[in-house]
Amino acid sequence: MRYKIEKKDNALQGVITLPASKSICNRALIMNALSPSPIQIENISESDDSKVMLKALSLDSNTIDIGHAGTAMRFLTAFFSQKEGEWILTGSSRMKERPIAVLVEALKKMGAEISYTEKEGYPPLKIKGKNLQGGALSLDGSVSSQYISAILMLAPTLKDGIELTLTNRVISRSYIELTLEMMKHFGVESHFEENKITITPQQYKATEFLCESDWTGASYIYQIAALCDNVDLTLPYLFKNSLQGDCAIINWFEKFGITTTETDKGLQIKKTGQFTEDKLELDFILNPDVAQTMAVLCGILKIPFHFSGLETLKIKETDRIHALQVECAKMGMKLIEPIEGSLSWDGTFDQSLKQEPNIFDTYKDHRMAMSYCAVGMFNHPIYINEPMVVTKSYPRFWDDMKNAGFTIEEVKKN
Ligand SMILES: O=C(O)C1=C[C@@H](OP(=O)(O)O)[C@@H](O)[C@H](O)C1
Ligand SMILES: C=C(OP(=O)(O)O)C(=O)O
Repeated sequence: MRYKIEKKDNALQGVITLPASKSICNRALIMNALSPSPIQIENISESDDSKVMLKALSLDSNTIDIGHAGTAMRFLTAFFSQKEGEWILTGSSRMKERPIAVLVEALKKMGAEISYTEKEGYPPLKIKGKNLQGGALSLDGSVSSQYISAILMLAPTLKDGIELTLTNRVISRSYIELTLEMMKHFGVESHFEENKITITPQQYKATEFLCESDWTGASYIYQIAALCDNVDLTLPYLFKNSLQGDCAIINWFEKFGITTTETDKGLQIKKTGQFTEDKLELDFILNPDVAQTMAVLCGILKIPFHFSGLETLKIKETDRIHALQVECAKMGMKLIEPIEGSLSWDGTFDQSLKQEPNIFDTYKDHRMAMSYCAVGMFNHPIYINEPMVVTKSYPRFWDDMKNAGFTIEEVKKN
């Protein structure tokens, strides 16, 4: 499938209701399933990743295919390690390439029975659920914070609780903090100091919970706002003081002239200026999911950049460093990776690399499709292949883009 995309005006007005955050929903669903009496969760995300989590937790089958959902794969590995029965956790072909050994080995040290059914260190997993002991454990914090969140959410139900020491450089720490904050909301206290997290045995307590809108999804709206002149948009259920680390983009986009104000209808964004600096330097160590949004924005606005903290991008839905390099080259941009975990662009365009018209591939990665949509405001029209990958986190993305003034039409691939 291919979409032809263009936007010829430079206005962004009205209301866009973003989906609920899949990170928040999938945590709430796990905590709900671990609590003695279920909680009231409102505004569950309609994303594929939350749908697979809901289905898995309905326990209607012992073989669970979580598709592309990293959070579901990691959180459920810990969850089923303690759930009586035999379980097979599998996923998409990409999921079978995303490492899980750090989590599996840690759970095994706590007494879990888990084996790899295909490739050592990767899903699918065969899990025999049983009561786990917990206790002192150390874990590499440099690969994925989802392993840590998975263990933390299980921790209060373990016989000895957990005393977890994180080794190496801890990435995506904002997501660990999100986990602990949500656990607190559900009645579980924890102690996080330097690289040590302690959680004693406790019970989750049922309490109402509203899943906030998704700040990562909001990055695509802010990106378009930064490219428009006439902006007055309301984003309901999104909060400045959010549990989600990606609310950091409020400050990032101030440099692009976007102001964010809290109103009783949601956040209101307006455009009051332009980017005036020579270069954009950003560290994505807490916010890896918004790297694509910012790289494409800089390309459109011809802003040279140096991005760091991208160490984990190669093991996400696709190798996002490679995907960005290939797709930005179609706009004439040569992105270089000066050292592992960083990406730079000098602000020049190489005509020999340029592809006209721009036909962007999406690599089964929702964030590739959503990040490149905005290019349709300048080199219009552009084309995006396999656009429905967006359902992983933002199923109504294309409808919202139509409301944002984009013309979107399905066309034949020739
Ligand atoms: O815990 C979470 O909800 C997430 C953690 C991050 O992954 P890593 O910890 O693997 O960077 C992030 O990229 C992902 O989209 C969601
Ligand atoms: C990396 C992502 O998701 P996950 O790791 O949960 O599949 C993402 O949504 O950008």
